[in-house]
Amino acid sequence: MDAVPASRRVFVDSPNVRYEDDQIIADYRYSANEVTKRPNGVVHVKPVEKRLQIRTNRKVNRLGLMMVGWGGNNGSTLTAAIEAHRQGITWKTRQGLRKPNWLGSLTQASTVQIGLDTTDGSPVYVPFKDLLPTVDPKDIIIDGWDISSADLNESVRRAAVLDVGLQDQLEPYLKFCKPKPSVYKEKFIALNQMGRADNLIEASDQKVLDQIREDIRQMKSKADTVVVVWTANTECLCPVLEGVHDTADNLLAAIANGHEDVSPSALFAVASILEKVPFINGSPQNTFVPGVRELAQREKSWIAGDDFKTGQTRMKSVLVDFLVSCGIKPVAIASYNHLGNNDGKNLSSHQQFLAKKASKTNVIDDAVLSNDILYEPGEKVDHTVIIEYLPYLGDSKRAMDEYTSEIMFGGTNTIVMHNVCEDSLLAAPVILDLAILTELATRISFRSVDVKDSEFQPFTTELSILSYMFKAPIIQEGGHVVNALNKQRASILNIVRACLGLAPEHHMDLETKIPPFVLNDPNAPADEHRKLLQPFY
Ligand SMILES: NC(=O)c1ccc[n+]([C@@H]2O[C@H](COP(=O)([O-])OP(=O)(O)OC[C@H]3O[C@@H](n4cnc5c(N)ncnc54)[C@H](O)[C@@H]3O)[C@@H](O)[C@H]2O)c1
Ligand SMILES: O=P([O-])([O-])O[C@@H]1[C@@H](O)[C@H](O)[C@@H](O)[C@H](O)[C@@H]1O
Repeated sequence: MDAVPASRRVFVDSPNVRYEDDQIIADYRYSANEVTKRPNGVVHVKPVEKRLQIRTNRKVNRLGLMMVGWGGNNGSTLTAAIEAHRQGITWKTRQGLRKPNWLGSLTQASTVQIGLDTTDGSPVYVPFKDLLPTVDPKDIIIDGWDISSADLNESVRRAAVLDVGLQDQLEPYLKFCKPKPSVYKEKFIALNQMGRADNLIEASDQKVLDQIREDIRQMKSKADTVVVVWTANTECLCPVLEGVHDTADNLLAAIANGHEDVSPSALFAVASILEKVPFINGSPQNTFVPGVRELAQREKSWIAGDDFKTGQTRMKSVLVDFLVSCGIKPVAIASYNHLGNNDGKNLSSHQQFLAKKASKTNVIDDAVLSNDILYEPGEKVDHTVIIEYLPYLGDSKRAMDEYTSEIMFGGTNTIVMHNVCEDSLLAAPVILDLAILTELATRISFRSVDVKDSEFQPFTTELSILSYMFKAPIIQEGGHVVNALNKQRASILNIVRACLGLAPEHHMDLETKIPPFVLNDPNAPADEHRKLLQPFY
């Protein structure tokens, strides 16, 4: 098995798929329903089918991941995890010998049901990463910026997330990783962060922008694809000012004139866009002001965000969707969490907390909107979100949630949850997935077969295929936000399946529900589709 590279372990034997040396071309029928709500109350549904060709470049690019806030808990934990895998480090704990793993990563630790086994009808699951060629985490080149000058060895020790036995073995590799200087503007992150700001580019915004672009260009000289991820502190929400943030040109002029209301995260976004490298916002602030979005569209550069979805909110985006899909009506949700890491310290400042509160609150909106039997137009769930900072707990995040729902005949159903986990050990695999899936997305393009001379087109500017990883996904204009985790997962998986000419996962399993002769032609030659595909391997 090991002799076969991961990207060649799944082979689709179909006239609709062509494996060429450098690309996979799939002929795909995209089925959708066009719906019109008629004034008489009738919902008119018209199934339509669009014929597409989907092209995936097979050559995986050498990926350079640049993190803003590299020396923070998330950035240092991810860097340490990649290095631990690269060096094959094992370490002892009270529980025994440990080795690195990627638990929590969709791309590295989850599987996909690909179909039913022809011999016994059992479901066959394959690792997600075996479907299409994707970057091996060990091959990622990492770099980044931080306002703190601590090297990554110091950062990992400061974060106190990983076992000391692992920290000690990583020291020879991490002590040479030094974050590049960054920009610090007092009005955007909490004042309590000032103490670590000793690694700064002390220059005008324009010069800062130029320096960030130069840093990205340096990474471009080593990597084919560069992805920039903001995993720095949560900024307060930025006022969207007319003449400053509203258009791409105004924003560029505001940077040139050193306008104080251009946030550090917007500077990083603009630099990435101008360098045409994807920029991902892992925090909740409104980095993507209209001017940034217009610039990204104009430059045909990708952006994605906002705010990694890792713990309490991820659970909420499953639970509320589940309740509402069952026809149960959530009416009051109280979410409280306390933690003691530097992120918690920053969020103990009210303005920064408000940004986080917004992204943690809106996550139930799509579920509520999906069911007008339960909710009147405009009706809201009573929903409160509180975060407290308890330094002693460090990176351990404690979340307590109470979901109260109405059930039949005036009954109520109250679910209480207590969730304890290391904040950064949840976030690191999510950042890894974002980097890997972004690189994959840059290699996928679509063309219409129905439209004459149509050319292959990449994903649009807002990479909403990545919504699974965000609390508050940004989407292209005219689209609709999906927060429900399982729908977001299905979206990624079904697009990947489409790249291989496979239908979406429908879970109908008719093979087990109707008489076998309805599906199987008794006269078909046996085992035709089970031939070994030697030339492929
Ligand atoms: N851990 C999670 O589960 C999770 C989930 C969702 C979102 N987030 C967000 O991810 C971000 C990082 O979380 P963390 O736990 O690593 O926080 P952290 O405080 O440990 O790390 C943030 C780092 O950013 C640096 N920084 C601040 N401003 C900067 C700037 N302008 N340029 C460069 N560096 C800067 C800080 O010095 C620090 O090292 C936070 O905004 C947090 O809200 C985390
Ligand atoms: O993903 P999640 O657990 O809902 O949200 C988390 C918050 O609860 C936590 O307080 C914060 O520090 C993290 O950055 C993250 O945003």
